[in-house]
Amino acid sequence: MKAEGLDIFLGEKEIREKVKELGQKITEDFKGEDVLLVGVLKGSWIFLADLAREIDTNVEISFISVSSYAGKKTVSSGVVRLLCDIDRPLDGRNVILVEDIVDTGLTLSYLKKLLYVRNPSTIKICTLLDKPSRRLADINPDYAGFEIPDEFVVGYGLDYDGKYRNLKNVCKLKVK
Ligand SMILES: O=P(O)(O)OC[C@H]1O[C@H](OP(=O)(O)OP(=O)(O)O)[C@H](O)[C@@H]1O
Ligand code: HPA
Ligand SMILES: [Mg+2]
Repeated sequence: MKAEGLDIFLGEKEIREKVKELGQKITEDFKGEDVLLVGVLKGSWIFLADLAREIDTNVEISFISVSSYAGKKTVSSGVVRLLCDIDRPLDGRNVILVEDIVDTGLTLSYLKKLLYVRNPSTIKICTLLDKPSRRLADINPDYAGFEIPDEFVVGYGLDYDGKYRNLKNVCKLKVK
């Protein structure tokens, strides 16, 4: 698919190199330990698929599905809805929540509260993109690929109104 009308913000090579770097950091931090990667659907699926293959320790993968930017929205509704829960117990596990983007932080704030009570050994956050200028919740990712300015971006898993997730690059979206 061609990204016509969209400005490329991060190219494929840049993304690939950063994902590799994040995978290496996680490998160093959890060497010899088991890790449960929990992808936050839908936005994280492409990043998670690439990241998992850059981690060289025992990895299990699960998903949780939440939504707060439904429809033609570039601002959070402020209400995070749980659409589908994780299919694994978390007690005693090293959990890494994998996100495409941390924007207001409301999604991760909701998820951390939801998952802490399940007694994981650790919960870390790994995000490809971090937009700290929009933060409303006190969330600091443990692993962050790129800090980005206050722009709505799409591609590599990120959508606007359900579209553009399949772009190979991350692009800035101009919304009229
Ligand atoms: O930090 P926040 O302001 O909460 O925004 C980040 C969240 O918003 C997007 O998900 P969305 O609700 O659009 O669902 P999706 O992943 O299915 O696109 C994105 O994938 C993150 O999960
Ligand atoms: O910039 C963004 N793009 C796509 N989805 C998002 N969800 C929060 N911020 C964004
Ligand atoms: Mg979205």
